[in-house]
Amino acid sequence: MTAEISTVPALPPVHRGPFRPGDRVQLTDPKGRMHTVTLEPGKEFHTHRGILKHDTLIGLPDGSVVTTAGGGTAFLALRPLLSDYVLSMPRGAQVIYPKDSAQIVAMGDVFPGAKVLEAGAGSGALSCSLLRAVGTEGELHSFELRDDFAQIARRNVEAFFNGPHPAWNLHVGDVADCAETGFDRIILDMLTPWEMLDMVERALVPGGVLIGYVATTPQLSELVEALRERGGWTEPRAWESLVRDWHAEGLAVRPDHRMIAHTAFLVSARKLAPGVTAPPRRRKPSKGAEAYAQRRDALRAAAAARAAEEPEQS
Ligand SMILES: C[S@@+](CC[C@H](N)C(=O)[O-])C[C@H]1O[C@@H](n2cnc3c(N)ncnc32)[C@H](O)[C@@H]1O
Repeated sequence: MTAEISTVPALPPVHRGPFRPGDRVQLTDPKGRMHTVTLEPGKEFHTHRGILKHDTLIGLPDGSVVTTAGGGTAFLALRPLLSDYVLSMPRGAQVIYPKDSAQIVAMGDVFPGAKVLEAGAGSGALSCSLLRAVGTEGELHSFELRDDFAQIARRNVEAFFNGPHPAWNLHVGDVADCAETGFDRIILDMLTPWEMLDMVERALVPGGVLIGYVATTPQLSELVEALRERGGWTEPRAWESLVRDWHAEGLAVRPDHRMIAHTAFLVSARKLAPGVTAPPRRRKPSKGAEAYAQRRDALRAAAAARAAEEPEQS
């Protein structure tokens, strides 16, 4: 059983124009420290560098510089970008980083008006990117097993869009029970996406794209092999994205010393038309793949034999 908890129609999301009450504004001090405030008439932002009245910001264009009363310190005021927002918003589950959301939207070809399924919603980070991509004409169904995480996701998404998004349907429950069909794209960010393939095959349209987001190589391998074993899918693609910032100051132009080295791997495949089960393979399976399949089958058989021998737990 699943429960739908957010389908309220809403005003179109607004992320432009002069600052309005209810907007989130990122204030950056001269040392580069950031503070985020939600504008409320009559309210004040207090720092040891002085006081800033929210009314001073309301009506100003995005990208203004404001000075505190008393301290005389200048703050740069900007609306947070989605990539700033997801990294600073409250979290339940670990979020999908912006570099990976960008890959999912681009390589998953999530288009305006698309009908998309995602699980789990977690903290709602990917939901924000998917809603941006499908727009108000699209449909995003986000499933989350845990009610507490679903509530965090709802709060985060609604805070980002300044209210409920008309394309969003948040369901508390197991995505395996999803009864909706006709999805153009399905994105699974969960421990065992290969266990959802019966539902995915029912719910995805022919030609539709499945993307799995998995943190470890055994998960990557399990998903790729499960798709191959079932047939009815294009040859799965597996990849990761590494983003390295650069320090550029005068002649000191070099990669930054630090980067986020690993987040997760992406696996994608497209569903074939009904009855098409064996797509032409690009290449013969390698000896390594055969050895892997034999080892996996042996491990599964051993696990099944152990389970059969174990006494029933009361
Ligand atoms: C890593 S988090 C997802 C983070 C999310 N993509 C984001 O960007 O904020 C994985 C979530 O999947 C949920 N989950 C795991 N199995 C699920 C299932 N079968 N159905 C729905 N949600 C599931 C977990 O409760 C967890 O919150």
